[in-house]
Order: sequence, then structure tokens, then C-alpha cells
Amino acid sequence: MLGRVNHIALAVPDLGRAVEQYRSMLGASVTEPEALPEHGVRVVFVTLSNTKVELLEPLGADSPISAFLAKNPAGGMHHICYEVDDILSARDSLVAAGGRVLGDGNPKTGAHGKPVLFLHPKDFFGTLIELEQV
Ligand SMILES: CC[C@@H](C(=O)O)C(=O)SCCNC(=O)CCNC(=O)[C@H](O)C(C)(C)COP(=O)(O)OP(=O)(O)OC[C@H]1O[C@@H](n2cnc3c(N)ncnc32)[C@H](O)[C@@H]1OP(=O)(O)O
Ligand SMILES: [Co+2]
Repeated sequence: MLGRVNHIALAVPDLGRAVEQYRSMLGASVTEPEALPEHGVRVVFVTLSNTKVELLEPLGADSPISAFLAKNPAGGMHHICYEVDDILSARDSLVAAGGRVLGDGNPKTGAHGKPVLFLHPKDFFGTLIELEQV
């Protein structure tokens, strides 16, 4: 079912400071910030030769990353995103195996304009998983 690692996401308390730090201290190539109200985040991507690092800052009162940042005020690793060929078939086989798909179970359009779903971290050893159809 799983393909490549599409991205690893870090929740950060201050996106501007995180971008500056990645650029100045690590010499990283970082995309311009984008607000994604449907996901409750502002996001940039650090582009690497083999994958991407997604930096996330809360957007709006109901951001899904606010509780995580309250528990981890300095920021931290928030999720890992795996690519799948067919997200609906991946969802259906996960649910049949007893996995929990978050939200209403229907894919949303993610940061790359592709369908995404999230899987409960308690089903995967404390790691939130995002699936992205490529
Ligand atoms: C940019 C768009 C898109 C993309 O295309 O890449 C994105 O990546 S958007 C990223 C943000 N969106 C999401 O995270 C959506 C899915 N997330 C959720 O539905 C919720 O955040 C959650 C995972 C269900 C947690 O909900 P919350 O209300 O925060 O519940 P709790 O705080 O009670 O947490 C329950 C339990 O789970 C632990 N937890 C929470 N978040 C994580 C995490 N990221 N990694 C590991 N564990 C996590 C939390 O600590 C609680 O555990 P206990 O304290 O032991 O009960
Ligand atoms: Co993501």
C-alpha cells in the first residue's frame, strides 16, 4: 500500500522564525508561506533531494495543531506523510483492519492539491500518519 515518504511535518510556534532559521542556519530552500484555512494551518515546505519537510503553524481558533503545540510549546515532529496510489482503497482496507481514519473519513485536498487523509496516532505507535494520493 505505502509508497515513498512524501513529507515529514514539524509543528512550530512561529513560522517566520522557523523559515529564517532553516534558511540562515541550514542553508535550506524553503517555499513561500501558504495559508490553508480548510486545514487550519499556514505551511511552507523545505525542499530536499529525496523528500520534503513541512513546517506548520496554527491558523485560526480551531487549528488541529494547537493542542499539540500547547503540549510541545517549542514545536516538534507532528506527522509523517506516505504516498499511496489509491487513497480510497487504502482507507477501506485500513478501516476493515480496524484502523481509525480521522475527520469524516473523506479525503480533503492537501497542500499539493492532492487528496489526503489522516490516521489516528494511537493506532501507529504514537505517530500521526497522513496518506497522500499521488
Ligand atoms: C498542510 C495541509 C496538510 C498537508 O497536505 O500536508 C497537512 O499536513 S494539515 C496538518 C494538520 N492537520 C491534522 O493534523 C489533521 C489530523 N489531526 C487530527 O485530527 C487531530 O490533530 C488529532 C491527531 C486527532 C489530535 O486531536 P486533538 O484534539 O489534538 O486531540 P488530543 O490532544 O486529545 O490528542 C489525543 C491523543 O493523541 C495524541 N496526539 C495528538 N496529536 C498527535 C501527533 N501529532 N502525534 C502523536 N500523538 C498525537 C495526544 O497527545 C493525545 O494522547 P494522550 O495525551 O496520550 O491521550
Ligand atoms: Co502534511
